[in-house]
Amino acid sequence: MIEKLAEIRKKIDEIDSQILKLIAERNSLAKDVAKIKNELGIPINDPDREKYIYNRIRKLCKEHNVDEDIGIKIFQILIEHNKFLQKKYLQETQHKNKKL
Ligand SMILES: C=C(O[C@@H]1C=C(C(=O)O)C=C[C@H]1O)C(=O)O
Repeated sequence: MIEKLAEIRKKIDEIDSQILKLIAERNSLAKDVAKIKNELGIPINDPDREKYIYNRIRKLCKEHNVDEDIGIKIFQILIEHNKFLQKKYLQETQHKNKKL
């Protein structure tokens, strides 16, 4: 029984590692998005795109039998963090450009 618990926990640890890698990959795209938006002169915040993502997440939650509220909460955190990273990146590049 205790061995079975250890085996399940090993699987959970592996899944957690995968989730974290994917979060890092999602976060790493923030710079690229921020650069393009800055060049196009459009805002970081895009409520229409967020609406699309939340609807898609709701659908995926249903398909995979994941609680919708949990799915939405997770993506709210990821999206807010992505916007924070975009703002941080733009502030840093603007700061660097001022120094030049
Ligand atoms: C990444 C983007 O910027 C913001 C962050 C989003 C996200 O993390 O998915 C979605 C919409 C925008 O508010 C984007 O516009 O695609």
